[in-house]
Amino acid sequence: MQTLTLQTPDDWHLHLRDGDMLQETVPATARCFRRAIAMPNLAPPVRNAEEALAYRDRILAARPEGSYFEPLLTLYLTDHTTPEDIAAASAAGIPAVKLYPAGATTNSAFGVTDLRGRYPVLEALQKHDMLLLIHGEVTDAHIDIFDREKVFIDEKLKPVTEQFPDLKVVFEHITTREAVEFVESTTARVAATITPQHLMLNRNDMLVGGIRPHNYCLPVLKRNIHQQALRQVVASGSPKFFLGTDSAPHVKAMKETACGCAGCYSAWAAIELYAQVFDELEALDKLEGFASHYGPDFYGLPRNTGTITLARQEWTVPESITLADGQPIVPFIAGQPVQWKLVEPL
Ligand SMILES: NC(=O)N[C@@H](CC(=O)O)C(=O)O
Ligand SMILES: [Zn+2]
Ligand SMILES: [Zn+2]
Repeated sequence: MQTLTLQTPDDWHLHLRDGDMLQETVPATARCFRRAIAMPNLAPPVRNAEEALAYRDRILAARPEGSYFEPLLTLYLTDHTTPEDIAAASAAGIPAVKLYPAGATTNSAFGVTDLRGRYPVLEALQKHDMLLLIHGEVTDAHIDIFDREKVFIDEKLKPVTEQFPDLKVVFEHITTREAVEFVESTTARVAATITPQHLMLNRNDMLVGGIRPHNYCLPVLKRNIHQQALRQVVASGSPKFFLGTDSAPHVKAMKETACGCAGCYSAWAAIELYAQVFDELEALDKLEGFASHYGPDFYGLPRNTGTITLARQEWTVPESITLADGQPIVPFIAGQPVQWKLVEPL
């Protein structure tokens, strides 16, 4: 197969950031994704419907000429979120709320410290048919960082899914075999997103031959057996697993430093890298379901009309991208070849 035409895809997990950065991130995603779940971990976070709608307007203002890109907003669940906030968000058409355990990742200081204390809010989500999106890692100091996702499943996720059987939950950016097994074995109300970096890399790619800060993201890359479990499940075509890039830009100075930020900026190459992975797996026929069907089906939204086309054509990811203020960002897979190219964008 030399070209691949896909029904227009969506990105179900994306960091667009805010302010001038939107001029960079919105066009990068709008070139091939019609919709994207815009993560709310701004500083300060998006905490209510009013803030979400204002953020939506700022994103829309950064769309390239003629783009129909549609951001889907989320609220950041805090210890102070109320059922009334959820009712207002539902009325405003906001599809989902994001749970960050406090301290788990970038800008998660406002996150939840006591999940059980939030159960009335989860009750409200279930009632309004909104989704709960989860960064699934425990944050206890004594739990090894490579075990934080696995422990989260047993200690936090299982109890939530048992207590709220009708609540739709997306276990975001999964990284482990245990997460794959949990999602496969539980109810149809639980699905997961998978990033390009967790399909392409394992922890050796971050730590062997020198530390590679641009491959550092959270949840952190795991050992090879976990990478293989993720690859197998996307190749299987299971509708419980769909595309969420977790493209998460940080300027170069924040990545190449003594205490670097977590996140890979993949937006300019994401759909191409997924195509490369599915090609390696001899599962290109499964890419459209993963990228364009299973996400909207799970969210209860219509699938997109229109198409994009990729061709088997090698190109090289730039070493650096310069923001309007002159600051560089080193993109994911910088300077490396990619085997598929977007030839007919949106
Ligand atoms: N994935 C990351 O490593 N970073 C994300 C936050 C997140 O998705 O956890 C970010 O906002 O930078
Ligand atoms: Zn996260
Ligand atoms: Zn993320």
